Amino acid sequence: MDPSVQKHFTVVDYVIFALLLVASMAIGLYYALSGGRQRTTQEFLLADRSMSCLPISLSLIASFQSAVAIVGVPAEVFVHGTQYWFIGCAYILGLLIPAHVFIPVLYRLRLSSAYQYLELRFSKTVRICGTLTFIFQMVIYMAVCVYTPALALNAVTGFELWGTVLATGLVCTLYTTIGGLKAVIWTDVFQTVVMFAGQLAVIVVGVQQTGGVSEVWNKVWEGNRISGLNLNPDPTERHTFWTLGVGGVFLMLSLYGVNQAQVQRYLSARTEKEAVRSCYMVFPSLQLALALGCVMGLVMFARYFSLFIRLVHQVYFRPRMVIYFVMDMLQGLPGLPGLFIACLFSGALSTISSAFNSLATVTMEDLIKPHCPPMTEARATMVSKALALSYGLLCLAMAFLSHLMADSVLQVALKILGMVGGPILGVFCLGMFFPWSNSIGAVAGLAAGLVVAFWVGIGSIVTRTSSVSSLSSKCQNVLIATSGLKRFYSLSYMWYSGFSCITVIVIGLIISFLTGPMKEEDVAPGTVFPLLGKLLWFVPERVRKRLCCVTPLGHTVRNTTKGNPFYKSQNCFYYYC
Ligand SMILES: CC(C)(CO)[C@@H](O)C(=O)NCCC(=O)O
Ligand code: NA
Repeated sequence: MDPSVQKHFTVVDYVIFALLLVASMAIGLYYALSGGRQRTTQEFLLADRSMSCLPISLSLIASFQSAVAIVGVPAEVFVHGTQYWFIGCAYILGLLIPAHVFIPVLYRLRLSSAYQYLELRFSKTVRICGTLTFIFQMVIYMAVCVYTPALALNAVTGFELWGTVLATGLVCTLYTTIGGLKAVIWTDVFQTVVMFAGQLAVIVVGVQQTGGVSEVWNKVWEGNRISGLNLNPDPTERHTFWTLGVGGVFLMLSLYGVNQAQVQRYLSARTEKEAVRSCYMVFPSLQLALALGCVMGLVMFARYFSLFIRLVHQVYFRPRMVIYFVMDMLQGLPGLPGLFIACLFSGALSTISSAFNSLATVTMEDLIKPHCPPMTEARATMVSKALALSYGLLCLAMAFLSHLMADSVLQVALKILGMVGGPILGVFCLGMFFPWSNSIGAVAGLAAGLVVAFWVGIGSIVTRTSSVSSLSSKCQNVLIATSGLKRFYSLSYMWYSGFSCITVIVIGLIISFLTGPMKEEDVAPGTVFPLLGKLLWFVPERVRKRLCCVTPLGHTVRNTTKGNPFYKSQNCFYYYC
């Protein structure tokens, strides 16, 4: 195999790829013309709160499973072995906690946006800070997601790079804009199936070409790809059980607990029970997705190990490796290259459509509605559609910046999600679990969390580049002086969310106690989860009450509106009703 030779698509491949786009458009069109025809924000942004658990659960996986993971996980396993697989351990707590802590609190408040919670619990300022942080996170993440499959396709088949970016972005923008959240969820279901099918096809073909399962096993065993449990406690070691299984829980919580894209799906559920059930159903599907990725990496290793040795030093080759190998395996099997490309694009489409819709929601609910004069429902829906469209176009613009990326795409995506998602998770935890925390503490904590996350994140990029480029003696003195900092910068990126989340909580609590902690009776009812109360179940109730941590969920203690206009009209969802 010579990677400089471009692979060719047959007609069948083009047809399969086109079918993906056409089917997605058709689903969008169906929801534009059926049901309430997307004429209310309730339908456009929350699917009329009528969804059942199966589509929600498939849609939940699709949101953060993009071409980045489809290409990145096999590459990771190929190069470093199966250690990454242990992130599957993080899925247990990473889904149980959202199901039994975050969903009950957020669902019972009948929110439209997760950030409404922050206003109910703290203040308008905290809500706006949370919203802006989320927008920042998703815009960058989206850009990586739309760029990755386009780059891969361009490298291997010679498809025009920016043409592909534009086509994906436009198709997705269109069906998201006309079909609303119902279209987003149902296209996610369809695209998740395509994603699984594409990966499965590659695995089956790869195993066959290598000469059967036992042959694959022998090769990966000899090649030392099967990793045992690495229990090294060093937080700077990239992948260990602790970074993946414990650091990963924070990553999962920031994605499945408080990220608007996911919270919006929980809120669109018919009942709270359906929302919890959908979260449970994510577990097996997410394990399947992870297993498919890891096994694909192993099969590729068995089949291409000798080639890899020769090519791995060519820097340009690494990010495109998976696509080259897959396309090489699937050559001469008409339709399969098309299916795999459809699989990559399914990953991208289902992620950016969730992003567009959730971004439109938060911009509408958190930035526009509270600060503009009341709008008619028709106008609000128009504005939401315009927002979905604008975010689509912004994503295209941002994709051009992804051009500058040097790291492995999986690492880049997980870094972004951790650096920005961790601090947001921190603010929600501060509000839900610590009744004493106040609004000033929340803002200061969020700011501190973001600063620390970006400090270590950017530091890691800078030190790596400088240590590669030069090591003159003058430079070495400086390096020794800063070796403490260097250690800090080499923190495993799997800890970014946990580290920044805990920073938010610690700083938030310190500032809250310095500026006057909240009293329990001043906290809006239903916004605190009695975590300490539940953890300290063995302590007598009187003492637990003293610790002010036993406010029953959803129980109206007292109508403490404290001039919070939202809270008064909470039952009718909107300010102006
Ligand atoms: C979010 C996790 C870690 C869950 O396994 C995984 O889906 C992942 O690595 N995602 C990377 C980001 C992406 O695929 O766009
Ligand atoms: Na996706």
